[in-house]
This record gives sequence, C-alpha cells and structure tokens, in this order.
Amino acid sequence: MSRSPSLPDRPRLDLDPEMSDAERLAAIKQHYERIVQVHDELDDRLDDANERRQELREEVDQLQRRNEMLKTSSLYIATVEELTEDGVVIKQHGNNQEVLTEVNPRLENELDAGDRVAVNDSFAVQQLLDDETDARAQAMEVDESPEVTYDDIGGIDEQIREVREAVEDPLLNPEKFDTVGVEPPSGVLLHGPPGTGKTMLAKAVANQTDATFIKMAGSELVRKFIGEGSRLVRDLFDLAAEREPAVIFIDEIDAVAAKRTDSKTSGDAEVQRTMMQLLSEMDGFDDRGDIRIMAATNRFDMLDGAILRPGRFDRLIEVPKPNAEGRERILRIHTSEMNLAETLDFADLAEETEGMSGADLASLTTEAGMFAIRDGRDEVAMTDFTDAMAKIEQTDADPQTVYHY
Ligand SMILES: Nc1ncnc2c1ncn2[C@@H]1O[C@H](COP(=O)(O)OP(=O)(O)OP(=O)(O)O)[C@@H](O)[C@H]1O
Repeated sequence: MSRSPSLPDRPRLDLDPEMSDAERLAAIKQHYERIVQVHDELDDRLDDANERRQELREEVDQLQRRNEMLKTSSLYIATVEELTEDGVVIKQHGNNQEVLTEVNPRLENELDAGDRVAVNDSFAVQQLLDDETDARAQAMEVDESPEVTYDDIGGIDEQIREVREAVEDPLLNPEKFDTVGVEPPSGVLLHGPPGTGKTMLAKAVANQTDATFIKMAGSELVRKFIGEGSRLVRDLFDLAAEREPAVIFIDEIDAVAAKRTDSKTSGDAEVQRTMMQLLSEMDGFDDRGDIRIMAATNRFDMLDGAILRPGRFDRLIEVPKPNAEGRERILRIHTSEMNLAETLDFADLAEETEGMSGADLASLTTEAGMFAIRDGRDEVAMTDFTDAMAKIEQTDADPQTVYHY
C-alpha cells in the first residue's frame, strides 16, 4: 500500500528588521500567496481522503456481507440409516448414495436411525437437523387472513396506489387486463430503508384481496443446506398454488439475488442455485393462477439485474422514509388507541421526528406511553414524547448499523 505523501510545510514569514517597508510588503504578499497555495493543496488532499474513505467504507460493507455468506459454508443433507460399531451409515439426499461415516464427537450419543443430518464434504456428520416440516415452517410464515389494512399505513399513499394497481387489480379484476390486452406486472419489488412499511403493504394487499399471505425471508433461504434453498423456493410456490389466491412475499430478496461475485465458493454456488430456482418459478408463472409475487429489499444497489427483467420483478416501487406530513399521519395511526393529553401537538411532533421511519415512530409512541405509565399518569403528554425521543437517540448513538439510504 502506498503511503500518502507528507503534508506541505507550514509557510513561515521571515521579516528582517533591516528590510525597507517595500521589501516587507513584498515578503508579506509572498507569504500570503504561499498560505493560499498550501490551503488549496490541503483542500484537495482532504477531498481525496474523503473520497477514498467513502470507497473504503463501501468495500468494508461488501466484505462484511460476503463474510456473512461464507461463514455459513454449505453442508449436504442425509438421513441416518443405521448406527453400527464401525460408524454410522447415512444415505445422502439427492443421489441416494449410502456411506459409512464418522460422527462429530459432540453428536455421538444423540443420533438415531431416521434422523435428518447435515454432512460435510467428507461425509462426516456435523449437525442434527429438525425434520423437514420444521425447517419449512421456520422459513415460511403463512397468514390466512392478515389484519393489516391500507388505513394502518401512513405517509405512502402513492405507493399504496401503485401496489393496488399492480397486485390487487390483477387479483380482483383480471378482466380489466384482459379487455385492454395487457399483462399485469409479474412481480412487484418494494425497495427502501428498513421499517418503512413494505411488509405492511404486502399484508394489506393480501387482506384486501382475501388472499393467503405467505412470507419467506431471503436470509432463511441461504442459511440452509445444499439443495435446500431451491427446494424451499419450490415449496413456497407449491404452497401458494395450494392456497390460492395467495400473495407471496420474499423479504430481504438481496440475500438470494445479489450481484454475482467472482468467487466460486460452494456457498455462493448454492445461493446462485436458489436464485435460479426462483427465476425459473417466476418464468413459469403464467399458468399459476391467482398468485401474486412481491419482494422487498433494503439493498436495491446489490441486486442482480437478472431478477429485474421483464416477466420477473418488473414493477419497482420505492418506499421512502416518511416526510413531515407522513410522520404526522403515522403518529396519529399509532396513537389512535392512546389516551393523549389535549396539548399534544402532532404537527410539532412530526417536525421533531425528522429522519425517523414508520417503525421508529411506532416504537417512539410505545416508549412515550411507557414514560407516562412510569410517571403514574393516565394521559400521554408532549414531554413523554420528548423523553422517549431522547432515549431513542441515545440508543441510536450505537453506530453498528449502516444503512444505504
Ligand atoms: N408507513 C407506516 N405506517 C404505519 N406504521 C408503519 C409504517 N412503516 C412502518 N410502520 C411500523 O413499523 C413496523 C414495521 O414495518 P414493516 O415491517 O412493514 O417495515 P419494512 O419496510 O418491511 O421493514 P424491513 O425492511 O425492516 O423488513 C410495522 O409493524 C408498523 O408498526
């Protein structure tokens, strides 16, 4: 790594008592010019350093994500067939190959025939797994009738309108599209900072259309084992087909659909396989009937272009943090059941909470309520909100989280 060149010397002004006034003036003038020059030089260097800092920050962030992915190095799945004196006989899923192998000493007394296990490249048993149905249940959240309505969502009216048009209309009024002769968007991708109401939007549209809401977290898809991510994607679409009308919601889609990296590690290959399965499910989507697909990400910049092609996530909706008017609306929604002091000024509160997301505002109201309770009052006042804000700001001083919006 090259060291940065040393800083320019601080200019010095040497005035000789013998000098004439004219000579002094000339020396001061020259000194002044030198100072301006050094200043400009330092300014440029500062700009360069800031730019470099930004680049490094982005690099660190990329590396952190890759590191996360690599830490979960992939294992294969097998079923224990028999426990023998010489070791354990397992049968690998996928190719049905039977292998006599060893067991991690930690698990020696834990295994029984029929258990589902994870094995490494040399077939040694590394983990005892939940049975398959549990793994699926963990990765998917199914809600027959979510309770969120559009009225519960504040500050993103335009986004609600777009979602209704792209997801609700094709489910409730498919003939509109037939008559005009256009295909409704295949998938809708909501992108924006965390806690802005993306999941709420997906739930509200499922509610409005009496559809089953099926959520899968992208991070769950990549934490699994070889072949399991793509299997879960298949299960997800099969389940939706069984339950139609259904809204599939894939949260944190960037976990499975990040831009390709150069590395060829097995973890990466597994993520790629999962993404390919997702793409192929979406491509074969035409005959799937009353199923709409939505996804969300906080990392739009990370997404692989393949996922955004026509016929896939071809309707992008940005869900930003709320403006003052939106914050006021969200605060009103979240305090609607609260006993509020008459002096509470929502417009003021909305101004004070600049930069907060819907989720931040929701916790702010709860926190304010807690302050009132602690104080033995049955009304929540402006001071409770001010105290709650101070508390939240203090918690936020922890610089762990880096957001990209
Ligand atoms: N626009 C909003 N209006 C009202 N409440 C909101 C809004 N946005 C967020 N909330 C509150 O924050 C909670 C979390 O919101 P939600 O899960 O929809 O955010 P998200 O955008 O999906 O976040 P993430 O990206 O972290 O998954 C909601 O349950 C709700 O209480």
